[in-house]
Amino acid sequence: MIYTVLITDPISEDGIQPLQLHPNIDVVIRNDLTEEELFTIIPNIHALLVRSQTNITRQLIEKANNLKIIARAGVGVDNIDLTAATAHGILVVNAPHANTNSAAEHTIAMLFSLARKIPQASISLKQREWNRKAFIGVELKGKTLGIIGLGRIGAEVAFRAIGQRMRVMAYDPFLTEEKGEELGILPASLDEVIEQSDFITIHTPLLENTKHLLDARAFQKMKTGVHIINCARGGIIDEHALYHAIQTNKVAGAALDVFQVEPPFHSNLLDLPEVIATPHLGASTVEAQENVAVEVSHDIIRFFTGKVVQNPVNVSSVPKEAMNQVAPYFTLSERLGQFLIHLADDVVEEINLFYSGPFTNFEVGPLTRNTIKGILQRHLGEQVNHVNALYLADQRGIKINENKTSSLKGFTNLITIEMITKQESFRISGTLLDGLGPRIVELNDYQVDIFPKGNIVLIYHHDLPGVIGKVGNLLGNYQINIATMQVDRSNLGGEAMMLLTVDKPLNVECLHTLKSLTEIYNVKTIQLI
Ligand SMILES: NC(=O)C1=CN([C@@H]2O[C@H](COP(=O)(O)OP(=O)(O)OC[C@H]3O[C@@H](n4cnc5c(N)ncnc54)[C@H](O)[C@@H]3O)[C@@H](O)[C@H]2O)C=CC1
Ligand SMILES: O=C(O)C(=O)COP(=O)(O)O
Repeated sequence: MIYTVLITDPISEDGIQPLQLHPNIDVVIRNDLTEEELFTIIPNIHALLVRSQTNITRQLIEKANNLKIIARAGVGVDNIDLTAATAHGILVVNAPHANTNSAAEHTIAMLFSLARKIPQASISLKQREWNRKAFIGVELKGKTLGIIGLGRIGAEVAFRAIGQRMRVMAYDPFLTEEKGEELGILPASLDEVIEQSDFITIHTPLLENTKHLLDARAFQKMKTGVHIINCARGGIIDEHALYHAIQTNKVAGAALDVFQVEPPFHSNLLDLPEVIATPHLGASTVEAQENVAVEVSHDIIRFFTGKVVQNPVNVSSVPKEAMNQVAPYFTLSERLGQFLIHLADDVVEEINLFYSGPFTNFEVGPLTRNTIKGILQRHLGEQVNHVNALYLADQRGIKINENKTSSLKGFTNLITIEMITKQESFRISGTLLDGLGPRIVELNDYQVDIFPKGNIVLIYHHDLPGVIGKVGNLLGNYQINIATMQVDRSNLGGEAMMLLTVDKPLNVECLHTLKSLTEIYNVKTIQLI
């Protein structure tokens, strides 16, 4: 059988040599295709090799009758509809490590360019101007660099910035004190990074909870004269808010490699002299392009020759027999993890899993991996899967303990997850009810009964008359319908908890108003898809 690999983005010719040389692979390079042409050609393609420019939509996947594997020659898979690919049984692989160095170097290049206004000065001189006064810069030495997202690229940037004698602080939900110490940086909260930095650089993926992470409120809290760098993804910064912050001199300059819409020809940010910009060049070096192309080429070959791929994004590698036993508990275990991570305000250090009931007789490893996947995915995105969940947790210093117990508390099966963060601990228990599906039955010391899906609001409040009415009225004012409500309390007049399921998510203003009610001391919103 000959497999056709279609390459639709510019790629290193040297890097795809392994594919070109393979006797069963036919490589078609077409980075000039219109969307229409791509739709025409896709039914005959077995593998698609892309970078960030090709949008792999559900509609395209639905047409791709023979497509078995999509290879992303890079990190971010936000241009691929992963749900549709998974639903159609198409494997997605990427090259998560191969362009880290290039992206980090580009960030450092942006840092220097911003500090010394090199692009602006170069343009000016080429226009035959000799304007030395206009381009007075600032030194990096002694300044604070705030890194948001200390993963592969963030850590490399930190390492280099320390070499420039900068003070480096970072916020990452999985950054421990020990890791900070090891890297020579200061672990901090998001607000501390935002408020104390002279330069802020972003290195998170674009996820539901990182969209507009830097918005008008965040810019308001920053030091006047701060510099912003984004070499991660457009959309993490609210571009309108950034424009306004530059216009009002809050932000002295911004270096942008990525944009909400690419190419950003209609963005007014490009009109500002304080903004320097590159056309998504973070990974565009000879070395990175060769590395990513080699890495995904080998995974495509591994896949077509029946070997295990190295960088799966959406695959489940649970053995069939174990799968049959644990499959009914899959949704429950993942949702418990997803729920818990929404409660954590600081770094997760330990996760303890307790299995009771039928689990004594079978391998619960796949369920543990599923829970950890649910926990990590909130901040690491779709890169987390069953294969790498424990590895990624271990890399972040999270201890995981699996236990089998006999404490069923009246249920026929019970999974309890305990998550210990630096300052708090949380416990959640769930069960699978025969014919009714998964239920959360305990949250910390409160008894509940909730189907773990949709929009959930968790309110910690004082046990006082009128609180329920106030909450109901407030949500009603924002046209938010309450589907279910449960209330439990530790003791009469003491601490109490209200758990609501609502028909749509609370907007920022509604959440803010809810939190400001005097009887309420904490609110968490949880979205389980
Ligand atoms: N401009 C370019 O050409 C390139 C851009 N990238 C982008 O850079 C980004 C980072 O890539 P990697 O470092 O390889 O990923 P990574 O997965 O190693 O690191 C991302 C880090 O962000 C953290 N994070 C998630 N949500 C957060 C939040 N709300 N606040 C703070 N931290 C949060 C995660 O815990 C993780 O440690 C990705 O979006 C990737 O697509 C990557 C390569 C090239
Ligand atoms: O790897 C990534 O996430 C990147 O953003 C690089 O994108 P590119 O492959 O250069 O289109």
